[in-house]
Amino acid sequence: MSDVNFNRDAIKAFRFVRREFDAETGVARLVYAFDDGPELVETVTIPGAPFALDKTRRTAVDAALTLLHLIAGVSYYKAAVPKDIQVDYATLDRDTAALLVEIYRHGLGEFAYRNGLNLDNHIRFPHADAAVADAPTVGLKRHALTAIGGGKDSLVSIEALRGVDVAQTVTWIGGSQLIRACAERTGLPTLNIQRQLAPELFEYNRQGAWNGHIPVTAINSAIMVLAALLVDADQVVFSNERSASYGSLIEGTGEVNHQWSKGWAFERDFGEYVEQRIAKDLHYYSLLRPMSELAVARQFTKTTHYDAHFSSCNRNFHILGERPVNRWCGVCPKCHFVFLALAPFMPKPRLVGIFGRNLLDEESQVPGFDALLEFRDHKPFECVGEGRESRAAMAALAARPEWQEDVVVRRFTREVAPQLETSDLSIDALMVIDDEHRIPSDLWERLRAHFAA
Ligand SMILES: CC(=O)N[C@H]1[C@@H](OP(=O)(O)OP(=O)(O)OC[C@H]2O[C@@H](n3ccc(=O)[nH]c3=O)[C@H](O)[C@@H]2O)O[C@H](CO)[C@@H](O)[C@@H]1O[C@H](C)C(=O)N[C@@H](C)C(=O)N[C@@H](CCC(=O)O)C(=O)O
Ligand SMILES: Nc1ncnc2c1ncn2[C@@H]1O[C@H](COP(=O)(O)OP(=O)(O)OP(=O)(O)O)[C@@H](O)[C@H]1O
Repeated sequence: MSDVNFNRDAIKAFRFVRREFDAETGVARLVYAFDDGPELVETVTIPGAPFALDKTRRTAVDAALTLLHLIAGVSYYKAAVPKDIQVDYATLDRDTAALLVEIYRHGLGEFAYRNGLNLDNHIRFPHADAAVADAPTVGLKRHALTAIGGGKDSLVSIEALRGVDVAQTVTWIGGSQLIRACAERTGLPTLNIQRQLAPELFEYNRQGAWNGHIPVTAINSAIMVLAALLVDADQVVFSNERSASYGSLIEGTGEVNHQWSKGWAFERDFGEYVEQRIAKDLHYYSLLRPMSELAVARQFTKTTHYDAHFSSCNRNFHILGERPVNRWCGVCPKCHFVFLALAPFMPKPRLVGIFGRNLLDEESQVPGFDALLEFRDHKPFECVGEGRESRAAMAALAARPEWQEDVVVRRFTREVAPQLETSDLSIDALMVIDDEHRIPSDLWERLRAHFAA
């Protein structure tokens, strides 16, 4: 690897070289290159091989593999962001190219902002006008592959699906032991998909590649779609809440959404593409889309079953490097937000027990909570709820005797609350269930009753 040379400014083109899937082993190989440089090979391994694929299913698998190849390329493309993009093995149609431009442009929004890059009109996938075939109906079994991320959100979905008797397999990508422990705790069938990034990428990073956030949920979604076709499931279920559609408002720049591929625009466009172009009977949706983060947090508190197992702190999930010692680092925006979002709905000793400390009674945490409140700062680039959710949660705590003396809450009452509209601080308004989602209608009727119980 030491003989790899990477000069991002000298690169002219990013190439999608080829993609292969071996049904005997379940290994997908996604191959990329910059110019005529070394091949960058990412592998994704779906357990359960060998897979017997009839002609119709093979067609759908090929389409899903191509979509995965095109989306997962974003990890490598970002290293140099060249203007020229080439797909060596296919001519894309207009709709596919448009979906990819959307995913790359918005999914790299935070990356571009932080690196001072202007990607407007920069990303273009080559395409031609051509007739496109409709997706086949594969005849998939009624079964959900439910993505699990180790945090509260997917556990809420898993319990909701269990509550309405939907058969499911709890599925995750990567080698996280924390996610495995949560998945096993559900007592449901599990599926662990392995993903190895091309090792050259880490060397490119050391040599000065552009680096930054990528739309990882888009990649995970495309992996899950491929897996669903192979293991025979007609639903891919994510747990992205309504709040994920709202980004950070940056003065002079506008909205930048760290969680863009968790948002509604991605879910809608990706889900429609899957049904129109991959398999008519494969349904991709987020079960929590109608709900705010606070509504999901309230739902999570209804069971204590996962208290000693789950964590939403992203420091657990690095491929390389550090992990927090106690599941919760206690100082990152996700720890701050999850603590604050659960606090109005959970007895204080239970919450402090989960985190091992009271984050709202530590003076040094004030700036972190200020950013969540959008007070003298913008919402952090993390998977956290809207500013109005944090403000409403904090206002609720300010009215509770057990919380109101804690240093961060006291400071909110003294300095932040007087500058806010009281009408903006209602938790009830944020509990309203929305109609914008892709949940199958018969299932949604039953879920609504489950959530209301
Ligand atoms: C765990 C984490 O937050 N990682 C982000 C971090 O990466 P870092 O360099 O500190 O370490 P590693 O995660 O070990 O990654 C090493 C390098 O590998 C590249 N890379 C990794 C995964 C991938 O899918 N593609 C890649 O290209 C990258 O060059 C890494 O440097 O900082 C990175 C740069 O800002 C982030 O890209 C890493 O984020 C991961 C992709 C990740 O999985 N993050 C999720 C925890 C996450 O942020 N989820 C979002 C979902 C938002 C969405 O739209 O999908 C969320 O929870 O809000
Ligand atoms: N490694 C993974 N494999 C598969 N799906 C994942 C993985 N990590 C996250 N997800 C899914 O991506 C979506 C967004 O992840 P996110 O981290 O917001 O959810 P979470 O871990 O369930 O809850 P929390 O918001 O409390 O962290 C969820 O549907 C989650 O299940």
